[in-house]
Amino acid sequence: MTFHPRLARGRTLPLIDVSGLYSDDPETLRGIADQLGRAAREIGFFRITGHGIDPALIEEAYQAAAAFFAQRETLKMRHYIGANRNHRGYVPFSEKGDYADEVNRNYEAFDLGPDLPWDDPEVVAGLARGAITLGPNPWPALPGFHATIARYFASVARLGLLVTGALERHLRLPPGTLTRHMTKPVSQLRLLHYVRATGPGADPGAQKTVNMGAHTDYECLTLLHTRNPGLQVMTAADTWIDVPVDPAVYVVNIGDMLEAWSNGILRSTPHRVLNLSPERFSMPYFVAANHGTLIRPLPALVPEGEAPRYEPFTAGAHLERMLVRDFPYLRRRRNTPAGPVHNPFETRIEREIRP
Ligand SMILES: NC(=[NH2+])NCCC[C@H](N)C(=O)O
Ligand SMILES: O=C(O)CCC(=O)C(=O)O
Ligand SMILES: [Fe+2]
Repeated sequence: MTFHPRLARGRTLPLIDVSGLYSDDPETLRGIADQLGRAAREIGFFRITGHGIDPALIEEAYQAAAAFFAQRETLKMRHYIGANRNHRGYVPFSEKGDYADEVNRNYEAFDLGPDLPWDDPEVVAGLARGAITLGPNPWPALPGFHATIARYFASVARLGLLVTGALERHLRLPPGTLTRHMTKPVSQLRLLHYVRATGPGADPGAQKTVNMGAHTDYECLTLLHTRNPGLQVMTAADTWIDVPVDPAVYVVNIGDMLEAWSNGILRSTPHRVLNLSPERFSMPYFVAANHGTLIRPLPALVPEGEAPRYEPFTAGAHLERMLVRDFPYLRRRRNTPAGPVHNPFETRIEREIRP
């Protein structure tokens, strides 16, 4: 939300080797934590190597995603996200959110979360509060899909906790200050498949049109793997820079929950996806807090004598409010009138892109 003039000079994203996160040497951990923390404060977007996720598993996950998306629409629609009670499953091309800048939007997705049974106590408690993001995943019957994606989910979730732990360390918070609120989080894995639209009105030659519109991520942080170009990050000067593609790295960005929790020290940075390749696959994993976790600026991070810079909110309420913007089926289900849903973390987007 604040303007950091020093960011305007940055043209590339930091690349940080995090292999030491798997060590328990305090010196090593401190070094990495401070590199991650600096990047998270200054730009809110960075890239990591040495992340410990098996490249063969990443490859298998892409193959499982590609096999799912290659099916006929009627088969995919058996897992339609809008047919499930807990916002999991297939997101068809037609399920378009409210983004005026998506001039050439064309993507489908498969959304998953922690696979908890309906009778899990946290799920039961969440449902009593009206949660729509808790419960089991609808697993397609494709051979290997469940096993591979569940394994990928577990690896990336572990990395998410390690990176969050490092940011705690950087912020000089006692260990567990954030991660103890991530035991049954409303985290999500999205398998994304973008296709550059062709045909009348689709402007097939215009490679720089926007496919996924500018937004911030709603959670604490995002661990994104992609193999195709198109992702762009908004700099502090409100210009866009390209995120380079390297299958050996994860792209990490801070989201709304962590911006508020850190009282604005870490920054939830706007980004978008252009139509640069005919087809594009990516897999963001959104690291969230538990559904009922109250996010409010941690007192230790609010300067003496100053008021906290954010209003408190629960993780589940913020996420679900934004999902209502992104998913027409939820608007229909909840009888939410059409019209823009305001995200207080997107003021720069509202000023620059959707004024
Ligand atoms: N869980 C998230 N952080 N999602 C980001 C939203 C991205 C995208 N605009 C959408 O409509 O799906
Ligand atoms: O596909 C990408 O590279 C980014 C996706 C993204 O920003 C999102 O799903 O929130
Ligand atoms: Fe995003």
